[in-house]
Amino acid sequence: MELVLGTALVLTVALAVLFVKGRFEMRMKRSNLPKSLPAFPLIGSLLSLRSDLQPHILFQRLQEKYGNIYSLMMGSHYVVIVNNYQDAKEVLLKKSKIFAGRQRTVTTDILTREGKDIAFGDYSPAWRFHRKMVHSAFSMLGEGSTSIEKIICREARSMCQTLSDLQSTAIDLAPELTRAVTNVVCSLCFNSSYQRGDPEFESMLQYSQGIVDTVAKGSLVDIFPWLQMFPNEDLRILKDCIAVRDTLLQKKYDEHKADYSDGAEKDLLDSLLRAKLCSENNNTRAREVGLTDDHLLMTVGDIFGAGVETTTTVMKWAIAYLLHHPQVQKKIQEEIDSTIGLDRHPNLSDRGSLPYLEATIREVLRIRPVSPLLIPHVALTHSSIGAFTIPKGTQVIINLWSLHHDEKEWKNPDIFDPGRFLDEEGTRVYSPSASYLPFGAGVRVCLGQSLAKMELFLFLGWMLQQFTLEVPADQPLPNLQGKFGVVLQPQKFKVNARLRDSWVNAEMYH
Ligand code: HEM
Repeated sequence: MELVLGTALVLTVALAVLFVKGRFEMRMKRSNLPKSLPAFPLIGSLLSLRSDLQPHILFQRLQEKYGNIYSLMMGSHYVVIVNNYQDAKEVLLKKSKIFAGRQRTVTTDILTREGKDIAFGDYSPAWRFHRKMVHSAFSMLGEGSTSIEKIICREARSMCQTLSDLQSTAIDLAPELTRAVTNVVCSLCFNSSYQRGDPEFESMLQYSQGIVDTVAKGSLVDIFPWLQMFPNEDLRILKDCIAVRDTLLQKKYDEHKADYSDGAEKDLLDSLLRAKLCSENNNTRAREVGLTDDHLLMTVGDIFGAGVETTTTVMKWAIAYLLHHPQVQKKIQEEIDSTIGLDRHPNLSDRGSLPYLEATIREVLRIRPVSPLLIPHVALTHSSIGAFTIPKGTQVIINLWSLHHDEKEWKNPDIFDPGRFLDEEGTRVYSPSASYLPFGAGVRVCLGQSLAKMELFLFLGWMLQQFTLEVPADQPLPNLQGKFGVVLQPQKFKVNARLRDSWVNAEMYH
């Protein structure tokens, strides 16, 4: 009797398992999920992702086997990779709000006091209010107007002066570019800037590098959060760097709070303080959504984090490509000479009349997108991309690298050719393909897009008007491979910035 009962129980359980499995498989089939890389319990698809290739290139290659859109498991997270612009636009534009979430990770939580910033903060009414507030603060400071232009030109002048002092020496331009871009952000946020070698500035450079090296780079601790129980050198460095950053931010914040007077906003921090105080007094959204001092501090942290490394890196890529393509550099110089001459420096109103320089900047942003996987998005509800079902909570990675190197969209995508962004006469800049999103798109589009474009135009314009950039005699051409991290960085390289003869003569004449 016992044997019969036991057998019946086993049979019932087996049938139940089969039934549930069948229903699950049927649902999966009906729900039409994207094809998946092999995945195992606990480790997910880690084995299939072991490769010497960098993630953006590996994800591009995997299309051959799995199609434009496919899925994988990152630990216990379900991740979908999108490699074509049609699907990318559905995610970023058509279903912008559905895919506006962000994944919390161990490192970004440390960086942002648990998502109290904009870039890593999850989509919510508080986040929307917060982003809008920063956007208006940027506009109030006069994005596109003379104040920001003046700041950038002041830094361009200082950078050119340094290059002139170091003429004919083989130099790594990176620290000088970082100083120029950091000073623009410092002026915008705090109304202050730094001289070369200032100790506060040096410590800022140091902690920024520590953060870039350790945060959001797909570390194991972000995939398997329980690993933080064990000693972890990267987490220790990150926490130390953040402690230094926070002391500095807090000091600036306290100074601003003490000096704050209504109607006299000198910088972004003043504008944010005003917006916060104003909405608190009016008993409106700030109170409802609980916007705290931490939110303001983390916003400023974000602007440094997102605004310095990105723009500096694009400048480095631009210079690396100009060294490889001296004919492009010469063409930009000829355009500047014939349009602006030697009596004045480029300004923002020249943007429409220097199409070749504009096209070169676009091509640099295409061929080496600094953020090749954007920042991963998260589906806030059940949804779909194309014909595929996307469950709520899916992480969606847009592989910008694939979009920018898609052979169906770009002729010889691996060749650097600014001309592809110009019309036949070479006088008008245009986008030959929709497969181009260097700043993302939709509700999560880069908040500093216009600032970054102004900086790239003015810094490169000023530099190439006065200098010719050359590879030093004993140095190799820059490596164009790139190193994947928070941003896609070029390897270090050296350059000679030689004052142009026409500029030397003009200086003497003046
Ligand atoms: C050439 C330089 C830059 C490039 C190529 C760039 C590109 C990007 C990209 C691709 C994203 C991610 C969009 C997404 O997740 O879908 C992003 C986000 C962001 N960027 Fe930039 N960026 C640049 C400069 C800047 C600057 C100068 C600032 C600030 C002053 C800035 C602030 C931000 C912020 C706050 C976000 C997060 C937006 C959000 O999640 O809502 N960026 N950027």
